[in-house]
Amino acid sequence: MKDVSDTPLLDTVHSPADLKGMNLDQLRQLTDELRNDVVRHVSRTGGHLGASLGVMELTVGLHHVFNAPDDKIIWDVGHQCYPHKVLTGRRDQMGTLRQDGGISGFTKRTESDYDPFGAGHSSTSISAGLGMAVARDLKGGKNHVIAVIGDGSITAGMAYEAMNNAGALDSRLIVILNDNDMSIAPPVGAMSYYLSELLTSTTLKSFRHSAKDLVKKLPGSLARTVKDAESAARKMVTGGSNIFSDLGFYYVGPIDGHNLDHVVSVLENLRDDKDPGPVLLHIKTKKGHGYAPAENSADKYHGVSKFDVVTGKQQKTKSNAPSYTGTFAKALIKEAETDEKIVGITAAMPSGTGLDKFGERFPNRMFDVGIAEQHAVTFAAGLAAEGFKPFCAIYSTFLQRGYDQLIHDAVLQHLPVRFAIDRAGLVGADGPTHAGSFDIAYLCTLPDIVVMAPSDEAELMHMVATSAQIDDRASALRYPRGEGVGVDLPEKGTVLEIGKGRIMKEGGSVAILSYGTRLAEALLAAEKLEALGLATTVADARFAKPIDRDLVRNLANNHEVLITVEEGSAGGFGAHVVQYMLSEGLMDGTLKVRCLTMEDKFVDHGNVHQQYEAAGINASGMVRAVLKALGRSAEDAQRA
Ligand SMILES: Cc1ncc(C[n+]2csc(CCOP(=O)(O)OP(=O)(O)O)c2C)c(N)n1
Ligand SMILES: CC(=O)[C@@H](O)[C@H](O)COP(=O)(O)O
Ligand SMILES: [Mg+2]
Repeated sequence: MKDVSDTPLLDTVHSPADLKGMNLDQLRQLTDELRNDVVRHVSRTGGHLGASLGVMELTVGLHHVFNAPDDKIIWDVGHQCYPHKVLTGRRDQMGTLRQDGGISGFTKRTESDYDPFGAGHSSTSISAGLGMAVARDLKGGKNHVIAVIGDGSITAGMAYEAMNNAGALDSRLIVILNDNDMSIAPPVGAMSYYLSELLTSTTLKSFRHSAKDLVKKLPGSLARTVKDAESAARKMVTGGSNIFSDLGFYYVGPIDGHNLDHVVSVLENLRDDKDPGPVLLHIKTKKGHGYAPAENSADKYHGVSKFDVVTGKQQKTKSNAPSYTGTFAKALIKEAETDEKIVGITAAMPSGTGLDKFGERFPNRMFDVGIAEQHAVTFAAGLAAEGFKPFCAIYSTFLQRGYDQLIHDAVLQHLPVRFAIDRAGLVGADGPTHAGSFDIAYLCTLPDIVVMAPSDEAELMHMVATSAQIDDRASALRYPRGEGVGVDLPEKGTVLEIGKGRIMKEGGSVAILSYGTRLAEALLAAEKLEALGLATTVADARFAKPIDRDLVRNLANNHEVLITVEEGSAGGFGAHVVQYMLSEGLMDGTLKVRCLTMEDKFVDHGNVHQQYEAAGINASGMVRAVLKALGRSAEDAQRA
């Protein structure tokens, strides 16, 4: 980090209006202070640091030149918005970043007028920006709309759908491509090569004039019509046409995104240029810029836990239990050693899904398709159609993007794509955009799919082995973020009987039927209930589809209370159990049934254990539910 002058300019900034009168020297000082400030804050909270460090100059430039919140600045993904938050009145709250009751790690409409569009998932900014630009035109407004999108995020199909639309409209939209040659991992795919080529084939430019101004300097013969002039200008600033200009964008760049003078002067030109139609400014930046530990790390400090500012050393999590992600990778590698048809697919999350490990072992059988979940699913379906065994490892929340592909291309055609759904359940600090809340519900409604969830890491290994053997239809297994329970792991998973759960302990009065990793909490709840005189059966459902009908019938017929519990939204496992029981008349008698699921709301960022506590899907929540169902006293419930 750089030393900055003794008088902190940042202390004088309460809103972007305070940047307006600053000269370039002051803006440079402010940028250095901002960088230090963000590093200090994130060192205490953890969060997405690398991307924010890379857009310090851009953020200062944007807020100096444009007039937010009237001008709309949309940050794609939103993980690079920390300096934007500091400059837009949220500096005092940075200590609460991503924590319970604090500010979000992403942009959020309800948090600030300066966040015109919320994000968390990638590649939405151009579409949202175009919508806002068209809305402005329909309303006769004059404000600017600026979408900032990264080189990773621009690999997604949605970005091209938006550019295809924008390029055919006259709406003025400024897209800034923040090209740092990084996604979370190094970027992949032809677009990444293309952007590198574009950078190496042209020199970085310092535009004092817009392309239009440059045209004015051209000989009359070159600037025959406005269209000719524009296209000539484009060629001058890019050294030829490129994919963006061919799509109808006025391409400007590439410029050095860390040279504040250049950033400011180009942004001023874009602000003052009144031509209709979309513009794309290509800036070259470095992820992690200006903080050595970030610059020198492999992931450029994409996401960090709390760390020491001087050394950059990050705090470790305390548990020694393997993570579910790590166990999944281990299990898949084990299966793939004896089954050459197994291939792994990730949509730009190799380390997050553990497929980086699989790729190290089987480089030719691992495919990182970029931020392209829809394509990942249909690509997997194609592989399955040709007899391969694709494991499509995608976070629950990102698989939402590929839902139609999952139904139409995989499940409907009985193509045996294996969905390994990571980050299933609540995720803590990333909040509602990243919580894996809905996959049980959205999968169990589909015919002819096997849906399962392990209760611990060993079960996860068995389910990977089971999935590998399901050749006649699609299957899915889900597991949460973080460490497992620490059970002994087998060398290799054992194939499970499809649709069969297991009784973990027999009781008599209360039954808890758990789906997924809440099982440990269910066993804890059983101990507490037994201390209150209620003999409790605990069962591990293993499968949400097909459900174990014999098991459900047994639990329903032999207990007074039946509780289902899952780490997912309403409409999932419990709903299917109840529907089955209703259809069989198992609820016609005195049995009391309760389904414990996540609450019917988007759960804000915070501590994951508190999130589970608030949702009542931990041991004490289960005990409370049982006592309430039995009409036991408030004191009993309290004691639980
Ligand atoms: C739909 C979706 N898939 C995956 C992710 C996970 N993700 C978050 S940031 C990121 C990389 C983004 O790269 P880029 O846009 O270049 O931004 P940078 O971090 O380099 O600034 C990925 C894959 C996501 N947020 N949304
Ligand atoms: C911004 C983004 O989408 C990812 O960086 C995500 O936050 C990763 O989550 P995990 O930390 O659970 O891998
Ligand atoms: Mg990038």
